[in-house]
Amino acid sequence: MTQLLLAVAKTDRPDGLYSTLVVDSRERALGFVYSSFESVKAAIDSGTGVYQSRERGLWFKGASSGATQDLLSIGIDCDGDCLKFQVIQKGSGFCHLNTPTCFGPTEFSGLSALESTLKSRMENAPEGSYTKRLFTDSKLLSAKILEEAEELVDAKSKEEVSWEAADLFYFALARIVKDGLSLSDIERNLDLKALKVSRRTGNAKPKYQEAVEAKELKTKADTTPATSPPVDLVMQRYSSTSSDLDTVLQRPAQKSADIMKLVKPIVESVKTRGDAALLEYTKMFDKVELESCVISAPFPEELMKLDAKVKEAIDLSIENVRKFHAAQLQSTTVSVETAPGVICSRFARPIESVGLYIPGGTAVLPSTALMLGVPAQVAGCEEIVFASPPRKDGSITPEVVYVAHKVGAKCIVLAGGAQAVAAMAYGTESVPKTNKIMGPGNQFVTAAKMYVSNDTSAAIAIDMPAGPSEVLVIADSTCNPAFVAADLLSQAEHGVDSQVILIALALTEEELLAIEDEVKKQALALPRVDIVRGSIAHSITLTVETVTEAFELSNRYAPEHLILHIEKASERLDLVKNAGSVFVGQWSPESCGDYSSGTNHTLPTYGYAKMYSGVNTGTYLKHITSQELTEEGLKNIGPAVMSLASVEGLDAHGRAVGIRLASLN
Ligand SMILES: NC(=O)c1ccc[n+]([C@@H]2O[C@H](COP(=O)([O-])OP(=O)(O)OC[C@H]3O[C@@H](n4cnc5c(N)ncnc54)[C@H](O)[C@@H]3O)[C@@H](O)[C@H]2O)c1
Ligand SMILES: N[C@H](CO)Cc1c[nH]c[nH+]1
Ligand SMILES: [Zn+2]
Repeated sequence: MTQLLLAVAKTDRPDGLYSTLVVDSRERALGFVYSSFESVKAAIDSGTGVYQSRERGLWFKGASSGATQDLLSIGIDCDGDCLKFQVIQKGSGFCHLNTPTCFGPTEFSGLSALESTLKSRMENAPEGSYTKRLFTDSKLLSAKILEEAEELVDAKSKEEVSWEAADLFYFALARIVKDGLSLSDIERNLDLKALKVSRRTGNAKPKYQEAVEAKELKTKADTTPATSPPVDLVMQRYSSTSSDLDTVLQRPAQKSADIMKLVKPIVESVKTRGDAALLEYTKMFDKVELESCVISAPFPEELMKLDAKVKEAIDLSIENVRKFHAAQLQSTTVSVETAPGVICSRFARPIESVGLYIPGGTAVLPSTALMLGVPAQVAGCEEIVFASPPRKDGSITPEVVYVAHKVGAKCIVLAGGAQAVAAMAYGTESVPKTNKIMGPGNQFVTAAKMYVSNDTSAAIAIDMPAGPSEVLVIADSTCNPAFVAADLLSQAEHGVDSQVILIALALTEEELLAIEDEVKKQALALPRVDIVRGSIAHSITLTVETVTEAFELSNRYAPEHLILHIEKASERLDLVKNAGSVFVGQWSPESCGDYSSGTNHTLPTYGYAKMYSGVNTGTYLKHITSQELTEEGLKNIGPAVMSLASVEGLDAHGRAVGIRLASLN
């Protein structure tokens, strides 16, 4: 690792040492030192700050003073001539003069200074002092946070805003310190949030929205009432003639390069450290401490105790999915005599080992287990491996175990996210290495699938990028507004990054309002209304006048699901060029495809329906070609082969034919 790191580092110093900047977890400069190959290696091995002193040799920082450092990361600058150690500094500080930094005696200022004051008060504040009360009386602290937040909202001048914001920061930081957190934790959280969906408008909860509206009404009695419709749970309307349609039709953006940066170390760590890393990430992200990360078949009965009705529903769904996927199995060999005596064939063989990812973040999806497991069994894959995040008590949902049992899975990996994908791509001590990974997931899962499929050392294939759920509904005046709204909401409830689109085909204002009212009414009755709020905030309605326009827009967006609430819907199928799966007419809700009708629900999102199919039986097969030539066949095509080999200058190719033709003469 040290070699890899220093491969791009350079130094122009005669003693060969590397200039090194030391910063703390908040990127504040602590001091400047030197490093050598040995000191970097010692730092990595010990996980602490170790440098190279020009006078005293290898320098384990704090070994004598007690001001040790925990090493967070080692970086390198753009032109390779400076290393950067990021550390958590302990004790009196970095400098030998007992100050936090080597750049002067001043303490950190601003929020950092406040943080350290509050931390020391938390430990030493005298009994009865105000700060002590703040830390011990949680009602007082909560009331102060609410009070300061309101005062900030009410502030008018710049001075007032800065004064009130400072007060709010003070009490918020007191809460942070009281809960044993630090500013770095908050900043890490901010960084993670910055990676999430960028087009969220982030509507406030109704009670706060209403409070602000009431406040405005009170203070501005003469204000004219708002004329625009309420934004909450209303999809923004655009016309098909809108000039920025490309922007409007964009998915909630994912910063894929940044996500890749987060995913790469997770994957690499599972690749090199196997089960130990897998268990650590499960503890970190899923908050579950497991002893073993795999359950193997035969699965114990007590792990699949199900309600009889649910079992019946799963069995019915499995049978329908099986029927539809069995019909896709091409068992016959394609055989064609391309020229007399030249027979070319193609036959299918199952991929031997498949890894199936079943999401389990915001909702556990046993239906995905059956959508992925049944075609694997139909195709004849020898080894089926399931992976799904464990529940908080360390167990796996019984429905998923039951499906694993029904489809003959070999084992279930109790892990989610990028770490589960890595385990199935490279294999670990207890997870078998598979040949292809299928299944949907969040941005971390999708990025990890893309990452491992690009690593030739993994030798792994993936099905497709199947990310946040989406639906596009085309509705005309024959539609039932309640059905349309229900279909939109069925996908909006998946996650805040889901997107739903309504194409309103020649609807009157009244007809469109009827759908919007239904969306709002039905959404408010849903337990996942807060998630729906998030997705509706970046969902849209597009108004169009003609059927042609409607399908042009739909094909341009290439939705995962397309629902047709229009007259003579089945006759319009010819107009569909790009979509994962189509639901025709008012009696075909998308949720039937999610669970029980027989089609697969693992489908391409992000517009990948333009070039990918959803999961199907073919996803689990590869096709092998073969050929058999007779003497006559060789005589027929041999001269052409020799000519082309000579054009390419590949004489051995030509000779393999020539030598045979000569033997025939
Ligand atoms: N396209 C399809 O066919 C299809 C089908 C079903 C579901 N879906 C989509 O799949 C997605 C499922 O997402 P989910 O989050 O509910 O479950 P998930 O199982 O995909 O992700 C959960 C895992 O993400 C990891 N994770 C969470 N926060 C992390 C972080 N900060 N850093 C690194 N890893 C982290 C954790 O390991 C956790 O186990 C939804 O968006 C849903 O719409 C799509
Ligand atoms: N609609 C999802 C695919 O985008 C699949 C699913 C599972 N459970 C419910 N729905
Ligand atoms: Zn769904």
